[in-house]
Amino acid sequence: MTTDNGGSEQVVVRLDDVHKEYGDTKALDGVSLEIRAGDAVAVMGPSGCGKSTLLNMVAGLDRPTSGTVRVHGQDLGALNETGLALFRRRHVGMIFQFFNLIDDLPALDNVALAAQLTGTSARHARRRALELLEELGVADRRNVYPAALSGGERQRVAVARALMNRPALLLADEPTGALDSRSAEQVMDLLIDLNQIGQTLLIVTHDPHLATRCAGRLVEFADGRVFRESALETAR
Ligand SMILES: Nc1ncnc2c1ncn2[C@@H]1O[C@H](COP(=O)(O)OP(=O)(O)OP(=O)(O)O)[C@@H](O)[C@H]1O
Repeated sequence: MTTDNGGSEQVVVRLDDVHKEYGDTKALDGVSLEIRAGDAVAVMGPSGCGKSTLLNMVAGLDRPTSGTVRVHGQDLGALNETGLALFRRRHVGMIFQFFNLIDDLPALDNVALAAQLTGTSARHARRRALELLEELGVADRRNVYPAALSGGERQRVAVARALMNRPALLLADEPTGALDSRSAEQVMDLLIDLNQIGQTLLIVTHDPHLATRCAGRLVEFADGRVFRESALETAR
């Protein structure tokens, strides 16, 4: 597997004084944060403190009320909706608690589609998808539809899809939240392996075990703000 993170000092994510308001609710209230290439950062905090809002800003799925979000050197505020969608497809991979695979497509096509949407030919996309499924240990499930995959297999397919375009950043929103403990440990092993070969990770979770296993840095949120940052003694 290869990653596309450039030099180790490269800043992959930079938020400057980001605010996000939904009516009277301050979901983000002045967040500044920097993530460098190769970092593995866990974001934790109580329900409603702004974690998903942060992830949506970094993914370019939503825009701040004020402040700037730069990802992989690009000011996301300078992009229109089409530009944002293209940027996201090329440079950001995402995995979710409930996988978000397309039910009507077998595993291989779910993965290949991510590259086809950026203009890669179907033949090349399918070849890379198969390589990734092999590396993630689920190539034998390539023709199976998501409904017939186990939770752990679904998340592996989702990771393969997220990695298709060699993203500068892999975002994970409760990636083990819907898995049994054995599958959860396997997905954590996978995230650790990816980070060890240079993949930058931003993980939102309620699970301290996931944070301490997979991340080198913990960012704790409260009321839309970063209230503490600390280095983690990873239990790898
Ligand atoms: N689209 C929206 N419209 C209105 N309010 C929203 C919207 N999205 C989030 N909020 C509010 O913003 C605040 C932060 O929500 P957010 O989902 O980011 O929290 P969270 O930390 O991810 O919570 P959880 O851990 O429960 O997922 C909450 O008060 C939430 O109700």
